[in-house]
Amino acid sequence: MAPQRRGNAKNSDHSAIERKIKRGHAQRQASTWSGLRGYMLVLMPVVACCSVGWLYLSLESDVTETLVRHGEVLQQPRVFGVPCSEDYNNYKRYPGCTPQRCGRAVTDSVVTREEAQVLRRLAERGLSLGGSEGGASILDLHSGALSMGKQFVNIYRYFGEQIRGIFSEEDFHLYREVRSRIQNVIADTFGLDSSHMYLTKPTFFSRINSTAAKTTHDEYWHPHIDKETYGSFDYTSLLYLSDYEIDFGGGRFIFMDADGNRTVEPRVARVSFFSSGSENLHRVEKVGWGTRYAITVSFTCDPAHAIDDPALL
Ligand SMILES: O=C(O)CCC(=O)C(=O)O
Ligand SMILES: [Fe+2]
Repeated sequence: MAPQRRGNAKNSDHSAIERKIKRGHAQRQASTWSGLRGYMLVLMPVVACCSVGWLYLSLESDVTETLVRHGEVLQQPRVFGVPCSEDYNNYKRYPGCTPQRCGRAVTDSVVTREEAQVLRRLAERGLSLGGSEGGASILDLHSGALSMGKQFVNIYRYFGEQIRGIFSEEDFHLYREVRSRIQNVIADTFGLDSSHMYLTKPTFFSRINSTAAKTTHDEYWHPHIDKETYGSFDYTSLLYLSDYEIDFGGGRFIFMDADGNRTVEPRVARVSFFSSGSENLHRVEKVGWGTRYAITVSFTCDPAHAIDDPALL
């Protein structure tokens, strides 16, 4: 049999108790709210303070650490190790070359200022033959690609024999000499056998100014990983041909690490080099004024991607 609900004499007591309970509830709620209001008054400045701190830290992490300042002159490579990414597992491994140790390094003692000035004049002459309508132009002496307006031309085809009046054998000899010294310093720094490293394409002079971009080729400032962008790169090097804050403003090189940015300030004859995988995600800060010249010289471990040094045809 199902239990029956019975009405009894204690009903009125019961509802009194219920009222009391409800009153108690309401009082507790009111005191909870006033307690909360109290907490809020105390917490609000703390929250505001933390938000300002967080904002400060996140803005600060936009440009955190300067690895090498323009005014320093490094007689020895300044080396910063970083763990290698797994990118290299997706490629055939070449003993004596495939990165086992990864990182980045900067040196001012591989190329002289005079040599860099000769290369800069070479870049000026070559790029004056064309140039992008936007802010970023390149000249690739190996393939002959030169920015022209919104596209590229091949200087060897476009200018034919005339090109001999613009570049000399000595210019190309200097390029080879500098390339070979950079190759050796990369090999010494990362413990490689330099005879197992090969120049790879593209290798190019760049000229960047503050003119607004006209095509995506002008958008040099995007974060990227060289191994993804260029495929064959295992080690990237940059030889700077102008001075940060003297020839141009902005234009710092930025490594974008998970815990913040690390910058290299360009300096004439400064060589910056790094393993090309995603351990070295990077970008170039937008150039605000002046003109920035540099050369990208990169190496592969895969002989199939090797190119010869640029030469006058
Ligand atoms: O010019 C630079 O500092 C960097 C250029 C670069 O990231 C590249 O050529 O891939
Ligand atoms: Fe790059």
